[in-house]
Amino acid sequence: MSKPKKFDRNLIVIGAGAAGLVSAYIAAAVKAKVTLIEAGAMGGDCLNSGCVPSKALIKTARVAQQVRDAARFGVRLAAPQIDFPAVMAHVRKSIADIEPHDSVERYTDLGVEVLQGRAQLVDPWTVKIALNAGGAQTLTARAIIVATGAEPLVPPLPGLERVGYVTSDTLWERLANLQQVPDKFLVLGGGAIGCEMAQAFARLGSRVTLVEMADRLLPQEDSDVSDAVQRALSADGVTVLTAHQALAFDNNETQLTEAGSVRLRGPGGELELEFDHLLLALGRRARGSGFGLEELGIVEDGKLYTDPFLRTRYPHILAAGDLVGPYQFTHMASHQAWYAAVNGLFGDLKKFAVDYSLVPRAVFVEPEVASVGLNEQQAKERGIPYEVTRYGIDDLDRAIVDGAAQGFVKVLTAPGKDKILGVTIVGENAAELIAEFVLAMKHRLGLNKLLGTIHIYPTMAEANKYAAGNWKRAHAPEKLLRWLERFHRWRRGQ
Ligand SMILES: Cc1cc2nc3c(=O)[nH]c(=O)nc-3n(C[C@H](O)[C@H](O)[C@H](O)COP(=O)(O)OP(=O)(O)OC[C@H]3O[C@@H](n4cnc5c(N)ncnc54)[C@H](O)[C@@H]3O)c2cc1C
Ligand SMILES: NC(=O)c1ccc[n+]([C@@H]2O[C@H](COP(=O)([O-])OP(=O)(O)OC[C@H]3O[C@@H](n4cnc5c(N)ncnc54)[C@H](O)[C@@H]3O)[C@@H](O)[C@H]2O)c1
Repeated sequence: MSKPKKFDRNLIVIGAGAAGLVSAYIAAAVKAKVTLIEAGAMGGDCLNSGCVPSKALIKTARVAQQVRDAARFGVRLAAPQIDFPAVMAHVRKSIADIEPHDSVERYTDLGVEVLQGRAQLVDPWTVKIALNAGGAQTLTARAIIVATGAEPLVPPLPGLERVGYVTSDTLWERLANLQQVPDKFLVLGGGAIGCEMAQAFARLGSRVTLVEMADRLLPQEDSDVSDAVQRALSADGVTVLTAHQALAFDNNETQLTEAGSVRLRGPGGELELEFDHLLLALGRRARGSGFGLEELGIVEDGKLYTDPFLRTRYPHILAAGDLVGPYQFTHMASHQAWYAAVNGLFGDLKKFAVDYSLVPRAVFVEPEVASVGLNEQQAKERGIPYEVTRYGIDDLDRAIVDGAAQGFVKVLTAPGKDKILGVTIVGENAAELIAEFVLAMKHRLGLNKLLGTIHIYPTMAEANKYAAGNWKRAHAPEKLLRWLERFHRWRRGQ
């Protein structure tokens, strides 16, 4: 089909998760005529089955842990009792309270037309929407942003279809029907979801086993981070099996059951584990099939190609968020959305390549893990020379009084310079603490500048300054100090 002479819309956005919502918001803000199409719940993965429910559950688990720990602070409490339906009510209420931020009403007020239905690209400029309420609508647009997210990876493991596993997409539905916290809970995958959920369920009272194929948890992080997280999870009662591979599942039943067993192979040989519930947390892959992308050659062999401007093989069809990757975070989806919206609406005049140079990330286990820029393993892989400065949070006054004296701040700098290449923080509120380094790196402020700012005493944020202080001490101007020593001796008349 040839390009139409006139279009119904400046922009059509498919998918109302973080990437789609922000794209539509930006388009409306610059007065474009924009339609946002969502087949499921507004807010997508983050609000409905990702960040929000998981962080709500993690909060409850932390409260339970604080009750267990209370005696340490001189407060005697009975062991926490988990009212699981009430826990899930807290999860649902968190979603409900945040829902208005992403609602049809809010976006309509912002000037976005929202259509609830399933979008299908019928040609490069035309989208057909099978409306949830019935009927269909067809619209043409000058630009289209595809922001359809990702879905959990389910590997073809023998017997998996016989056990009623859940993924992060279906976990919440399963939990909503439980009266008690799951007993034997098996989590496959020791990445972000696996670690966060394993610790949360252990703290809620489940007997959790976490199985990771790699030889350590969170294999994207440095090994000292993996070690700290494994220690924390083990201390909370999680059985961590790294370097273990799932071979096959079984349930000894003729029909599908939630409970079952898995045969694993690890360094010590094969072992069998039973579970009541199985969570697969093995990564998420782009949701790019079934709505016209393959037919248009935008997705080939399951892969979606985008250029640095987020344009597909059709420059007016762009993609953003988890569908594109490589970083599957809500803040990355919003970051890419700006580029997709601006390049989609104005790309023929001026276009911008996505800046991936500074992507902060966090894993919300306790102690939290947060990082930005390079870590040691990335610096080594890329052959980038670096120096490491560490500050141990066990030494920090605020952490000591709060009973949170664990973790570290690790800063990578260019050799001999205070230029920050990357930072990893393990510790309470690490995801908040990292923000200072994100700002510093973005605006090219080195450790000397960071050291020159006043940090409130006693705060966790002082850890950042002490890390800078450690760097300064290690790079003290020895010659000048020797000269000063002689100067002071001379001033004493000796
Ligand atoms: C358990 C869990 C915890 C997480 N925790 C965090 C966290 O703490 N911090 C963080 O930054 N990230 C977290 N994430 C990741 C985060 O949720 C995602 O990166 C983010 O939601 C991606 O947004 P998106 O807009 O790309 O996709 P999505 O939110 O998946 O949105 C895509 C939308 O497109 C819709 N759609 C798909 N196909 C069509 C179609 N043909 N027509 C119409 N609509 C369609 C879908 O229904 C969906 O609503 C977590 C993820 C999970 C699973
Ligand atoms: N705090 C956050 O920002 C946050 C929280 C949760 C999820 N997320 C996002 O969601 C995405 C998906 O999370 P995830 O934890 O599913 O994926 P992930 O890629 O982070 O981790 C998957 C883990 O599973 C392991 N694995 C793969 N196949 C395996 C197998 N057969 N047996 C055992 N282990 C196996 C991998 O080695 C990896 O460590 C992540 O990319 C992340 O960006 C972010």
